[in-house]
Amino acid sequence: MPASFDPSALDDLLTRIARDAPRHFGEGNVASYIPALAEVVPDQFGIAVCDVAGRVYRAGAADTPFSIQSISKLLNLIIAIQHLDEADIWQRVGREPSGQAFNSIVQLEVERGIPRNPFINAGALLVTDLLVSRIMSIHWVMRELARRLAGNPALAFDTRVASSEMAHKARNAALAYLMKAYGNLHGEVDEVLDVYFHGCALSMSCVDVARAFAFLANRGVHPDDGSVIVTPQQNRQLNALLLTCGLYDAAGDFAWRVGLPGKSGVGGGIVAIVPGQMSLCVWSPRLDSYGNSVAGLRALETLVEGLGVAPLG
Ligand SMILES: NC(=O)CC[C@H](N)C(=O)O
Repeated sequence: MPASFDPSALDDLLTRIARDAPRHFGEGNVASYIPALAEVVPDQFGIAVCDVAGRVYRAGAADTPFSIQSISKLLNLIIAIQHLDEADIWQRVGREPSGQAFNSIVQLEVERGIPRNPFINAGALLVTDLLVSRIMSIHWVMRELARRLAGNPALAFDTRVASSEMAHKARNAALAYLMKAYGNLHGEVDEVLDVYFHGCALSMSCVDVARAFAFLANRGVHPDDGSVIVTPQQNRQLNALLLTCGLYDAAGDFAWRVGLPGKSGVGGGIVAIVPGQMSLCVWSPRLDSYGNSVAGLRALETLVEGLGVAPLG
């Protein structure tokens, strides 16, 4: 953080952003293809920051839990690189931006069942397949990691959301079956989907998410207890992947507007990393056509400008 920036200035900035957020209420729509998500009150906004000393700053509905959805793809990848041989991961999933919608099928056929990256649905399903085949009780490992990273032992799955996704699984099932047909996905499709949907259905607040991913701003070391979550090299690689692929086919626009590694989810949450300084989380349920939070994106633009952070120069 620039020396001129003090904690009370950050509190003021967050308060101002939360106060201005309702200007964007009404823009975009909540995700309705998952019926349980369509029931969320659309016009809500929360924002939280966790710095590399573990200090948390918050405004608006920063403590209200929401469905993390695709932010769970980051958790899954972290578990995979913690537990598996990385060569096994990267021969089955790529590391390139897809330029396609998060749930697109077209590219997956052209590229013979190898998903472009772990942050689109096909890639996350593939990573989940790897986890299911190598780790016992993977649901609980995911929940445990989220609890530990966020320092919140009460974090839970929203089982209504998980069941709703399973009841409307057709598109994700199609992605998984296509990968199975190409011999890239090995497990039972419904088992893989069940684990993937549970990850998406983790309920976390902005404060939980900001705390959980602050280690990505801290060279892989958890700010609270100094534990090593990933190596410095893995940390740099995760941030690189977040910058290039974290917002699907809007990753370029996000890099242009915000200029940080980030990951969004159709629950309306977005996490972003300021390397060496802090993690940021915004949440507001109405989404643009790419599946990214409208008010959340606006808030991140204002926050980055207000903080004067510019890791890309
Ligand atoms: N972009 C997202 O957040 C998508 C996650 C959602 N559970 C899905 O599979 O479609």
